[in-house]
Amino acid sequence: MAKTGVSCKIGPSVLNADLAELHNESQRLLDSGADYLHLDVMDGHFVPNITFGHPVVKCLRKKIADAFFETHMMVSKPEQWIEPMADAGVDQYTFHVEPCNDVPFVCLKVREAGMKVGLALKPGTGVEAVQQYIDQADMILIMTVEPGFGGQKFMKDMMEKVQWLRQNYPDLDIEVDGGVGPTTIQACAEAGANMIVSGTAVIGAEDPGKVIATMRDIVEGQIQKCQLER
Ligand SMILES: O=C(CO)[C@H](O)[C@H](O)COP(=O)(O)O
Repeated sequence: MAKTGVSCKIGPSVLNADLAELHNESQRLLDSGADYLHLDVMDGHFVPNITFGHPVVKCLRKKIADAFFETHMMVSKPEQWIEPMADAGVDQYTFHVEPCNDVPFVCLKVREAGMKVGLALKPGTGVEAVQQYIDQADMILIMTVEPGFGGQKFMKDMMEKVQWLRQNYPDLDIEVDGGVGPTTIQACAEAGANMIVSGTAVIGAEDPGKVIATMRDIVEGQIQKCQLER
């Protein structure tokens, strides 16, 4: 990993949780040491799956007042859901650049609505697609599976993108999402990811706290190593 000033944050994805128990499952993850919740919003168009939208997020916010909510917007029209998500109490609006006709405009609107901006890339999209917008974003999400479903195999070749971003943007928040867990976290940490989304590996664990702590140790260790070299 190149020198960096960022910190490690672990954000479990509730995608494969029992969604009928969304509040309890989310609270369990936060009590297990999660730094934020990664909420996967799918519209059945941009990806071949449907999860939940702003009404559900709003209900969850009423139950959980103080946690940081990131919505990962796997939707065809990211501009359509900015206001409803802000109203639902979302802290960070992460949207895909692929279906977006005017990325700077959407970034501006997200910020005006009071949320942080995340820009997401599918596995087939190169970093050049976001390079010109990085100064308008708080975070870049590198997908390490094809978006749409949890429980898929981690794509290690995506680490080239993470590495390139970290080398060129030492203080940028870089998130990885898809197939991330104790067996793949080392590769993410070495490449320079500091925001870690993990679904199945955390949700399915007997002790989610232990999985979160293991991943945190590895990422923090790598960040410290790089800061010492700085
Ligand atoms: O965005 C996603 C899928 O589109 C999920 O956040 C991601 O796949 C997390 O689940 P897992 O860790 O099980 O892969």
